[in-house]
Amino acid sequence: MTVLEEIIAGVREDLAVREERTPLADVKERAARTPQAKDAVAALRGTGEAVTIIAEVKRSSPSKGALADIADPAGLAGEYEAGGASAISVLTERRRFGGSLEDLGAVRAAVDVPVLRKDFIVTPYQVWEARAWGADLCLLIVAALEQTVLTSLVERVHSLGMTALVEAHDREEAVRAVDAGARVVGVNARNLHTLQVDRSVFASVVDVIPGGVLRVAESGVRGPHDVLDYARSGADVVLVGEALVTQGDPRRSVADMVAAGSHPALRSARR
Ligand SMILES: O=C(O)c1ccccc1NCC(=O)[C@H](O)[C@H](O)COP(=O)(O)O
Repeated sequence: MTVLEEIIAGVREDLAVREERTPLADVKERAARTPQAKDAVAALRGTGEAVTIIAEVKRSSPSKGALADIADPAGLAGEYEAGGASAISVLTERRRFGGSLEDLGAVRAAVDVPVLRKDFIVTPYQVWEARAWGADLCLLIVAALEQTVLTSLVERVHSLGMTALVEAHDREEAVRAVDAGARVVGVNARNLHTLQVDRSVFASVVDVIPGGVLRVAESGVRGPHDVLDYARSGADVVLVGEALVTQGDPRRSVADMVAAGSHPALRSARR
């Protein structure tokens, strides 16, 4: 079994318990009472001149184990927002990342910027859950989904007013993401087989993502210099997790990355 298959097996077990406890009709009823999703594409595009930042609430990971004891995910998200993050990513997977839908709901209630449900979504039930807990964006991982399922999940996400962030790990997957109707495509530098991070993957994939589709560079950012490198390679958005939860001052860390993404040298290149 690959790491991804192992994670998804656990996700499916937890999902079966939730589906038993809360029928889809109840989740839909909660979703109907949830305020409309925010326009994540507009938020992530920003002025179009600067690279924007998605800051992630990440307690632990398969590659590193425990990262940070995050007792107050809403407070952390507030710090990210104050630092200038354009969206907040909340890992909701429980077994390997220590997250939950409660974290998602708490973050949604605490910030004004769009919120991403970052999980291993394989069924429409999870998309409805995301909406019911206030998500504006949903992550869909190409490697986890057959093309017909991916396309129907993208449609479901969009039909509920949310935005799909469709994640690829190579050129072929990026083409599949675009074919599935993604308006936002992420390229994740973390290899799902080895868990090694190779930031150069983004540059080798980005040209297959057409203009008009937002390009998100995910994983491996250690500081502002990596944001600048991703920006120079063509990223519109950079998603950062570990570096923000392990450094002492999350607001300052985000602000430094936002400043790097707004570097004057990038501005003319992005016009
Ligand atoms: O982070 C992991 O170890 C991981 C392992 C297997 C699947 C997904 C994984 N991470 C999810 C993410 O995509 C990252 O949390 C996100 O891109 C931020 O990455 P980083 O800034 O390197 O923490």
